[in-house]
Amino acid sequence: MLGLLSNPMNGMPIEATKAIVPLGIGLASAAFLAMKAVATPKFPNDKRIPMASLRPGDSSHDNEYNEDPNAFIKRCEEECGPFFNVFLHGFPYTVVSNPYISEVYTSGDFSHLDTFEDLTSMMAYFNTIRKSNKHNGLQTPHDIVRNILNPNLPMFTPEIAKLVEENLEQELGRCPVEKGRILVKNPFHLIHELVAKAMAHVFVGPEVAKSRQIVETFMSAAADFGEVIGVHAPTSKWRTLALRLNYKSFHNPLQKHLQVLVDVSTPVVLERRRLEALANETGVEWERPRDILQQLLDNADKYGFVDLEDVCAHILILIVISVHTTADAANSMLYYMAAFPHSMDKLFEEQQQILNDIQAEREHARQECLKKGEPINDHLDPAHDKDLPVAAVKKMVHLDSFIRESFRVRAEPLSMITNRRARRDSTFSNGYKISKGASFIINARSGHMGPEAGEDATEFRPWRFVGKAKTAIKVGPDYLPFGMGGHACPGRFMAIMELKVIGALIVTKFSKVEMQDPSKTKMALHSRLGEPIPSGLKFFIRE
Ligand code: HEM
Repeated sequence: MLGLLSNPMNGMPIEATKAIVPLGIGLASAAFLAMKAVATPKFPNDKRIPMASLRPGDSSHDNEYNEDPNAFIKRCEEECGPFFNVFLHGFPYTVVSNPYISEVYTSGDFSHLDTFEDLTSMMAYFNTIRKSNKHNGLQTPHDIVRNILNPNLPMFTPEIAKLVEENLEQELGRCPVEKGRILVKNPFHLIHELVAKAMAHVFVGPEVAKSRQIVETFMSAAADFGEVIGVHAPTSKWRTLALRLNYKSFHNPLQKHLQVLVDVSTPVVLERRRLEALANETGVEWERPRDILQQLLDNADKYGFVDLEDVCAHILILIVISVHTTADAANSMLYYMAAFPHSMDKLFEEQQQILNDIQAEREHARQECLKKGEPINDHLDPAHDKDLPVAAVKKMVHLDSFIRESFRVRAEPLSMITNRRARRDSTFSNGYKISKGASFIINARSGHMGPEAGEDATEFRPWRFVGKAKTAIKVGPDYLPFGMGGHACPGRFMAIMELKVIGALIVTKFSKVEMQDPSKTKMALHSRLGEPIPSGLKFFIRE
């Protein structure tokens, strides 16, 4: 830890690292190495697993899937049952449906991220910036979120709520208003900005987060990443090779973002160190910042970080994973509010009830203080009676159900992130034999639309989960937006909290959200991660 702070730049400067990238290594040998690393997925040997039929004229299932994913899967399920082979995204996969989904997620026989890595080179790309923990995949980011971020969420929640509210007002203030309606032409951009600023505050602290360059890095790192690894484009082994060569030798936007993080945080870290030393000298307790940057520096030995640059690289990986996904989900929530406008009244009513109850409890506590002749603490200041404390966010069960239901309905039926590869020969509980190296993709539709969802599984029913032990963070085969099992997204607690804060603010300020172009409703409700929705939103100011 001391070593880290005494020389925060003791890693090689990034520009210098780039300069010595051995272009002379020769593209041929680089191509050879890269090709060795890219394995081709294959079907299991068990011939009982049927191949989904191809439409006349199609050579893969891509076109039919892309035209209507749910209709395609439904047809395959009816034709083949819960297991079937498909050619998708340029590769052969076995689709696994319920009731066998849990076996893939919880068995040690299926590797996490391997196939995804072959298609995208994501980890290899991350490893171009981090110096430690290169061989444990996403385990260190997972541990950071679980051990450092999640326990501090109750503390971050009111800060996030305040930031989101301030920025929402600021951003909406720039949009045209007509007859009590605010037109937001690009809602994703607005939400992205709010989420990026809130996440920056949590990850790197207010001093670093106030830099515009930092906010831009928080906003663009994931998009640059997606462009380089090409998550949505139809892929092939050769395309993956070309991508690897490109970012290893020529164009690596993560390096640029890392440089920004290091440049802006270095003086802040040095100043914190000075204040800490001063406090120690004078015997005063230093108020240790609680952001993730500080906590990672304090725990550098535990996580094996090499220097500040390495700490920033791990933060950058978290930024790539968390900001765009959360902003995308929050944006989608707004379109669901627009498509199901009657939900807004119920959400508002619930919120008012909760805030009134909290206000009454606080008033009671104030009266008790007065009776006992005790001073009223700052935290009971009536000015904060309608703040959004963690307790209020937790009580919003209708909002929680609304969010879970929108994730359930929107989920991409066969998402690339659900890929798993068999590490060894194994057998499913139905007796199907799986050969080592076979690749699987999860049929989320079969879980999300199965009997567990209850009646009208294909419909959006916003209060479906009210009164049930199925909150928006509770993963399972019937709810897979965050995966499940040991690698389920550890950031879902923060993501859902942010969605609730944003949803609650929207409901407080607006009585209705409307799509500028209602003909895009179906597309908006089923948009995939990062897919632009070609319609603005109109927000009706609550009177
Ligand atoms: C709505 C927003 C989000 C969605 C939809 C989402 C979704 C996912 C999914 C599907 C996975 C893969 C799970 C698997 O392979 O089984 C994942 C992994 C992960 N997510 Fe999230 N995520 C979101 C937000 C966040 C946030 C805010 C953070 C951090 C603050 C985060 C941190 C991570 C980490 C570290 C992993 C890797 C887990 C591992 O491999 O062990 N995510 N996320």
